Amino acid sequence: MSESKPPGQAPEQTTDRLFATQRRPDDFRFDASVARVFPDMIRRSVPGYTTIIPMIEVITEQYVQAGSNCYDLGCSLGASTLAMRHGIPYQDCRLFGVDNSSAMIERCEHYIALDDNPLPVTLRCEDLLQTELSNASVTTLNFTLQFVAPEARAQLLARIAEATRPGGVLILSEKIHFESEQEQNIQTRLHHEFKRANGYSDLEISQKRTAIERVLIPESLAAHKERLLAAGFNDVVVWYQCFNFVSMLAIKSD
Ligand SMILES: C[S@@+](CC[C@H](N)C(=O)[O-])C[C@H]1O[C@@H](n2cnc3c(N)ncnc32)[C@H](O)[C@@H]1O
Ligand SMILES: O=C(O)C(=O)C[C@]1(C(=O)O)C=C[C@@H](O)C=C1
Repeated sequence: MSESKPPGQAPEQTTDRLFATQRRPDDFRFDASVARVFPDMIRRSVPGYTTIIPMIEVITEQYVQAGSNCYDLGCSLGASTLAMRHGIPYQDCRLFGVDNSSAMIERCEHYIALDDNPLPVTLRCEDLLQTELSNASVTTLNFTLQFVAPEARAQLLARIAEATRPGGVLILSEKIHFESEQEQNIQTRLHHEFKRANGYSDLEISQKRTAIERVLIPESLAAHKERLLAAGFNDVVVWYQCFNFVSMLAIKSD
């Protein structure tokens, strides 16, 4: 997206070079500098992201119910929110995007306004652990749960399951960890090769790895499935995997 700038001012730099030069090993945060380059960063960092986004539209269309609420928790710039919006055929549905990064929400408003679908979107700049959830048919956590403190995850998922109507779903995409050390090493190497193929240098890959180490906590597929079932969902289906990135569909029975 190009924003209009006063004459003579350089256009905004939207390519992710945040980790290209040596920097202090601070924890990764979704601040203004990340929000500025985020579409480029996530596309070049998450294998399958460019497939998962349009599939969120397809899945939403399958499970959305008339008169229900749909939630995109950790909406960032609204890529997943817009996919959901395009999959909702009912004008009596309400769609909410929630993110606690004001830098993300400010830019998200702009992207939502540029999209011409008529369904209103309500953006909430708040902690998804506190956000009100009710009468839900489709909820999305697209690479967001991994940033929530592990000890808060079970209660959040139970709250989502409780708020979900019979027949409704949670779309959960996550970076995962493998129980076998050998598989963990293979999948990590392949993920890093994906980043290299997308133009990231070894320095960028290693500095980003250090920055996310304490804030992005991946869990195993088995741990995710077990917790989703314990939270109140009746079925969990893996509908996508590329290397160590997975997307699941947790379904509440009719
Ligand atoms: C990887 S991004 C999500 C990408 C987005 N769903 C998409 O499909 O493009 C994770 C987002 O979750 C948000 N986030 C992390 N923890 C949160 C919390 N406790 N409450 C609200 N938002 C949170 C971050 O600010 C960030 O924008
Ligand atoms: O695992 C990595 O190396 C990543 O860069 C992944 C990841 C993510 O999964 O959200 C981490 C932070 C940014 O949001 C973009 C991508």
